[in-house]
Amino acid sequence: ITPVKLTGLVAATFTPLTTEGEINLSVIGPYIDYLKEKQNVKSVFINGTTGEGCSLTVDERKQLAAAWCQHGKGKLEQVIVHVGCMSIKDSQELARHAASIGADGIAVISPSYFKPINADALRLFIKEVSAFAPDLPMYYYHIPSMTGVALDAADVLNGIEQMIPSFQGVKYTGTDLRDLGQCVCYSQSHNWSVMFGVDEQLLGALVLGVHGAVGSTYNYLGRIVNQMLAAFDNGNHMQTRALQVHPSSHFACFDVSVNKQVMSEVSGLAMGPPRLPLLPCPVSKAQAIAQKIKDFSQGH
Ligand SMILES: CC(=O)N[C@@H]([C@@H](O)[C@H](O)[C@H](O)CO)[C@@H](O)CC(=O)C(=O)O
Repeated sequence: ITPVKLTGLVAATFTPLTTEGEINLSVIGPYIDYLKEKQNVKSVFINGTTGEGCSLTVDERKQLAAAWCQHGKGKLEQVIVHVGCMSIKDSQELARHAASIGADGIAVISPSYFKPINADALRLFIKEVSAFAPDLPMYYYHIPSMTGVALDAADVLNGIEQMIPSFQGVKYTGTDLRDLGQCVCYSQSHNWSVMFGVDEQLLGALVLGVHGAVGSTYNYLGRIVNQMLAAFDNGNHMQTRALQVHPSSHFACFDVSVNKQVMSEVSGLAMGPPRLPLLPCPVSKAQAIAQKIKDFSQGH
């Protein structure tokens, strides 16, 4: 089966928790409706950085993935499940589980405690995870700011198609535009997707030819950024710049705990607190940011 190419805006979703800190699956149905109806965002990337995936247990991650796939059926275009863990065994188990629940793809970060010493080691790791879900599109999730693994993503991609037939691209959360450009170039000949993950710099990545974006701010700025993508496609550079620079410089660039509270304030959905070691963000701080987002959104 030829996989459907991942393009456009993908929300890197938050993981709703109760005030007691347990996963709150009851929010996922309304969350999907909110993304579709209010933000025009039709695909999700779950259990990633924004979703605090590495702070969740394997069992919690499975429950979340199952809920997203079940509620997303017929509503979402793609549910991509992040399966990266410190232990390859856990990642393999999550990959196999993602395949069993009908996910549309999986992604992995590099392990970050024991780090791969070179691109060969990382390719091997990705291959051995992919082997547990051989029919699912696999994406390499490049995020050196979090993993500390600063290998060029283009080196990781080089030759990977010979090892992993299901490989479909990279989610690039980095600011090295030279490396990003190499990834786009290499991906073209394989029809892979390069999805950008630094929301406040998306315009630079669009110019280099990325196929879409995965990010946290599309949870609440998706409608605006969709306008930006349309303006870019129409060659309207003035509008594209205004839609990138204004919202990004005012609202973006904050960490997951602030982001999560902002999402609760803007959407009205109860995302709950982050999990330790992240600390909850003061509500007044999130409300002030949410107000700016609402004011800007009303004018567009
Ligand atoms: C480091 C980080 O969390 N980056 C975010 C961005 O969306 C980021 O929140 C945004 O650019 C604001 O700085 C995403 O790349 C992460 C992401 O897609 C994920 O949750 O997996």
